[in-house]
Amino acid sequence: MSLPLRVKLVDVGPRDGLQNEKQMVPAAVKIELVQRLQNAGLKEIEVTSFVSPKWVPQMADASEVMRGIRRQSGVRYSVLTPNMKGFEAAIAAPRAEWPDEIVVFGAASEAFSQRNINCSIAESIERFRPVVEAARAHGIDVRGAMSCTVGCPYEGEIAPERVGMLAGLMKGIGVQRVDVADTIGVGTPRKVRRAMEATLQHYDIDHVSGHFHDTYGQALANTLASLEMGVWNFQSSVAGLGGCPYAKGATGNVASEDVVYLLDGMGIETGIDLDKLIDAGQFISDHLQRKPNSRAATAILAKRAG
Ligand SMILES: CC(C)(COP(=O)([O-])OP(=O)([O-])OC[C@H]1O[C@@H](n2cnc3c(N)ncnc32)[C@H](O)[C@@H]1OP(=O)([O-])[O-])[C@@H](O)C(=O)NCCC(=O)NCCSC(=O)C[C@@](C)(O)CC(=O)[O-]
Repeated sequence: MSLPLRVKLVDVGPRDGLQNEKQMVPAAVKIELVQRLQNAGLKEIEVTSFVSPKWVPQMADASEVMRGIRRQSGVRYSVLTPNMKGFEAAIAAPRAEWPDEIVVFGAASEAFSQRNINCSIAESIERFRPVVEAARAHGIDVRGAMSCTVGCPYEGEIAPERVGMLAGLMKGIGVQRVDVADTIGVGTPRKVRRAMEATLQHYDIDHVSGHFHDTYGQALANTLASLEMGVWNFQSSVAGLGGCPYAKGATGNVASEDVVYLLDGMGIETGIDLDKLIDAGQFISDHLQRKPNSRAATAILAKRAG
């Protein structure tokens, strides 16, 4: 398989990146981050999640953030909705404030499903079914995030067959595309390839994306392995923000800046301006009073400083 000529990157920083932050990030800062990401050329941004504020307090301002973002034409905005309550909250606003896409999120691990969304895998699919139907009926696209596709913090290694089973269940309820997520960043290229292959039994290559956390420093290798399979949709987080509240010790997603540096260097088109992306990462890192967790950003910022 030849490498894709272009890649679509979804920046999940405002959602996956910030959901685990201890300090509450004001809605205005989240809105400004979305603005800076779209100014940098991101065409898809995962903005927030409509989940229980008791479970994830950082996302309690989901409606305010969706109301506040200044939409640009050609940019798609997605939000997580684990159940009908979340979906109804996401569309309680005027149509102009609806998400373009909602994300239902399941897991290939039973234990993670219980800890993350308080139900079994089978129950999660039954909860998602009406959400998917309602979203499609409202003209909203549906993505399915599949967590723990190579490893689980509670169950250890996850067999590809379980990933295939989850992908089949997602397909069965009408989920249009899925993310193969290495939630705790334990994957290495062969394992990630097997999880991708299991998913590709149910979805075509255009509807599968890679979502890699960088806990063990393998995310770029896993990105390259997926590119070599023809995968051209990826998720990443500006400044390498993030971690999942129900996956202790897991670090953030691979930094968007590092992925863009990799793709630029390989001549693969993203439409993203790396300098502006680094500025967006610097903006949120300044707010959080830490340095961007991106090797490329660190190197380029050092060069800029002379
Ligand atoms: C799914 C639930 C809600 C089930 O939680 P539950 O307790 O089983 O839900 P419930 O239906 O029994 O309701 C309990 C309470 O929550 C409320 N509630 C119920 N639903 C909602 C909602 N949508 N929005 C707001 N409130 C809600 C509901 O109204 C009720 O309130 P109370 O009567 O006690 O005051 C809960 O487990 C939850 O919110 N979990 C969130 C987990 C989460 O956001 N995790 C992080 C995202 S996943 C992730 O990061 C992985 C990913 C996607 O990035 C990919 C990867 O890397 O793996």
